[in-house]
Amino acid sequence: MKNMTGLSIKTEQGQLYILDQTLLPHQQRWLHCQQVEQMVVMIQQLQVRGAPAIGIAASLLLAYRAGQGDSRAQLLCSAEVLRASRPTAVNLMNNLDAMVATLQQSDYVSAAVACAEQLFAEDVQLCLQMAEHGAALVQPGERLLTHCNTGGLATAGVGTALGVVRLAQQQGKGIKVWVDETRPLLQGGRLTAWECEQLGIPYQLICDNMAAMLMARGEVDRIFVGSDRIAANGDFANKVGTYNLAVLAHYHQIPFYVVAPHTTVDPSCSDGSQIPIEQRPAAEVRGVRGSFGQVYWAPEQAPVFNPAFDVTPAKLVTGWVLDSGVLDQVAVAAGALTRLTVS
Ligand SMILES: CSC[C@@H](O)[C@@H](O)C(=O)COP(=O)(O)O
Repeated sequence: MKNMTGLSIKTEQGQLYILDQTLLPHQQRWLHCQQVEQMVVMIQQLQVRGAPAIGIAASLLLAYRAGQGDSRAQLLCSAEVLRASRPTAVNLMNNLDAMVATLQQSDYVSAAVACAEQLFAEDVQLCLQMAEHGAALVQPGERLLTHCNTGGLATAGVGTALGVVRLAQQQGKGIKVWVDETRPLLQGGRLTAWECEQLGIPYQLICDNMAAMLMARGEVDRIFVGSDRIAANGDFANKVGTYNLAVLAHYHQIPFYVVAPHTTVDPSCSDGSQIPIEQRPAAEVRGVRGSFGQVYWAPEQAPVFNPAFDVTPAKLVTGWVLDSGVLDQVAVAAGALTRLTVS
């Protein structure tokens, strides 16, 4: 396996390393990953997270296992174990499908390695293309708003929605971005804020429940979010709280865009009701887990509802920013998402 370096995933001398995102922004620790069970835990605990990133990490691990001499049967079984690690992001399933296809070849070890390397390289390229299309929508001086973390940490490249923000900033448009902290696991407050600092992007952190007030005051010009799965009709799943933003944006007539590569589109889901939504542990809502251990602010046994994602209906979306370009409501209603050509 050749050396590849992303913000949160890297390979060096044939070994796979994952930046532990649960420790950010305070600690940068790379975890050496060699076993399938280890990768499953890393994905479930969100040490590696973000739709494209989990697909790429799982594929690289499978390629590594192939190189370690695992049999075809073992690799097929491992692919299924990895596939079951998180249910919502279809990138994971798509990447594993591509890896499983390589196992049909006679020289499946080199085919698996080449495929995983290609998935990494492809994601870098797709991120650049989305950034170009999305940044073209941004006008000078705009105040953008984003949710969760959709940057380099969540992909192999510059990111999806945050990649757009990053390019708009690099183009000298003088933007700023409101960063939703993103309860319950604070991907905005911990990860997007950290990436903005690293990149010199002007940002201000807000609690999720402050977005409405900012919109009412006319302080949000445009919203960019990512996605874990886009259905054929344009409904899409993203980090819980995205739907709130879409409803607010509609009421305040603020353009609302979803930014995702074609690898996030799932034509087999006819609409958002078909997208499986991950339910997560109650402890995440009862309190917070930090380097200091678990702190509860709710009663320790409080009954909890904790979906990781929600579904935003297509009718609330201004545009779908893909690697191939920006689709509008008319194109999506005419089935454009089911006919995507890979750019
Ligand atoms: C490029 S990131 C798109 C999505 O994966 C992102 O917005 C998101 O919701 C991530 O959720 P997470 O639970 O942190 O993996």
